Amino acid sequence: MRASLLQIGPDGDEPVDSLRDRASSLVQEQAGADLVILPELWTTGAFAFERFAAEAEPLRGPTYELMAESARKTGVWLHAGSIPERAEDGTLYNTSLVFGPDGELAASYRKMHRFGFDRGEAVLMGAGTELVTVALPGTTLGLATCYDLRFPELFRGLVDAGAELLVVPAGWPERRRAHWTLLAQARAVENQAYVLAVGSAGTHAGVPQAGHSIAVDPWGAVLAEAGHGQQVLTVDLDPARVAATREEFPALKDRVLGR
Ligand SMILES: O=C(O)CCC(=O)C(=O)O
Repeated sequence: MRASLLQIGPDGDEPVDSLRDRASSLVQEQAGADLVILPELWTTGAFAFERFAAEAEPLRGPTYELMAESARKTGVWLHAGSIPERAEDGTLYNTSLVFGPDGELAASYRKMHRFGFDRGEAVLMGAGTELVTVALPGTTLGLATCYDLRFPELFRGLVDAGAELLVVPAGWPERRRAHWTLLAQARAVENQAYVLAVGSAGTHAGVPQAGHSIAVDPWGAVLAEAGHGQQVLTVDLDPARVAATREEFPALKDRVLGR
């Protein structure tokens, strides 16, 4: 299974339409991949708080339409990262969209853990409440977003729901890059699952982004890691390695709590 991690980000005050076109072109360059993944809030930047309300869209808005078409034209599973979603009651959510190769929406996930403590996303957006997994041929994705990476119980819940490939679009800051890499590996090791964590490029609202998208195998080995700028990271995964790792080293069966 081939995955392409598209590490992009807004370039200065780049208009959203230009970003959408850039993302769509990059997706369409990935023909031949099975799964393509974009970062968190790539239409605004994860720290451009004032843009969340201005650029918020309904679930089936312009980003949805273009990404659905991009998935269909390219014939890939597309995790289109997340958008600032405006729900019917006006609440904003940080919502990930996953499309099948037919361009149909396979799943959406509203980020559960909002970042910022008493500011930013934590006060501007609502919290998701649903664990979301997506069945692909040969594997099951578990969806999480950025700050969620710090909450191992979410990932264990996804694994209990059948996830074997944990996908984490993010807008993680450079300042805490060491945590990003460490936590991506930790989530892979403890859950004996693949982790594909896709960071953003550039500087958003004055916050330099870590980039450093990373692919980790179920044993915790780093398969590939990006640098800082816009980059496509392509990795080949063997979904059968998840079951093999869990069988060879059956630590998940030794759980005492939470079963
Ligand atoms: O947890 C962190 O250090 C970064 C989280 C973050 O930037 C986010 O969730 O948007």
